[in-house]
Amino acid sequence: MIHFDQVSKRYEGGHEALSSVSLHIEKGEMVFLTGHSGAGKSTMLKLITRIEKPSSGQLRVNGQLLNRLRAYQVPHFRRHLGIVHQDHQLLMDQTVFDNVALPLIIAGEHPNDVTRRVRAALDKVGLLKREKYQPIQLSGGEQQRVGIARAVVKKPAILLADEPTGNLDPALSKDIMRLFAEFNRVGTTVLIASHDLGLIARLNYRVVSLQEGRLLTTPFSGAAS
Ligand SMILES: Nc1ncnc2c1ncn2[C@@H]1O[C@H](COP(=O)(O)OP(=O)(O)OP(=O)(O)O)[C@@H](O)[C@H]1O
Repeated sequence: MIHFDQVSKRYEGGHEALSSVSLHIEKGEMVFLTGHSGAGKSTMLKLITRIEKPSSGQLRVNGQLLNRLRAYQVPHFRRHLGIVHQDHQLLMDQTVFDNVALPLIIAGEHPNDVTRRVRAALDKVGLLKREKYQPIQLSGGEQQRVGIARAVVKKPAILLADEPTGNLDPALSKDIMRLFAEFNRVGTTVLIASHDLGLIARLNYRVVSLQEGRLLTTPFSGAAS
């Protein structure tokens, strides 16, 4: 599903953020990506979402070779990705419903489908009763769950999260990870960048670690430490 083959990334004017990274994540896997600040976690996610391009190596995501993807193909490619940010990036002057509906409206979905799918997504994250609220009226954990509902509303094949529990206390972090596990259980491939090693250690998923742009663990599933 996500295949990095000897991928390197050098930012303009910067040093090499990723050095010859090979990582294979199969369909239906849930994987944690760890590493110190600056190790290259966000860079890997930015390459997968095609915000950045590899400097060298091959990257294939959801069957698409990203090296060859043209700018006009990027929006279509991204339809299969759901992205959760640390700071959730919700529109604070819009309701919960409207925030979650946004990806469907951008995709030109019929209003009846929008309502049905937004409610289904809010139900999954336990916020159906909050659809008319504005994000400011919600707790940090609830705001993050709205961000997750928005990420999954289009039923993406791949769910990506960059430090999704960075601003949450341990109990709420556990709840959020449980939610990701539920989406994984129904077939979504999940990749979560996190430096919350204590939390990750208690969950039984594959962990891959980056150190100064290099992958420390095996590129394939099944044999990870
Ligand atoms: N747009 C950019 N231009 C230049 N250098 C960058 C850019 N983005 C990231 N870097 C550099 O690339 C390296 C990897 O950064 P990256 O954000 O991927 O790390 P990270 O592991 O996600 O860190 P954090 O946990 O702090 O978010 C760092 O040295 C960073 O300074």
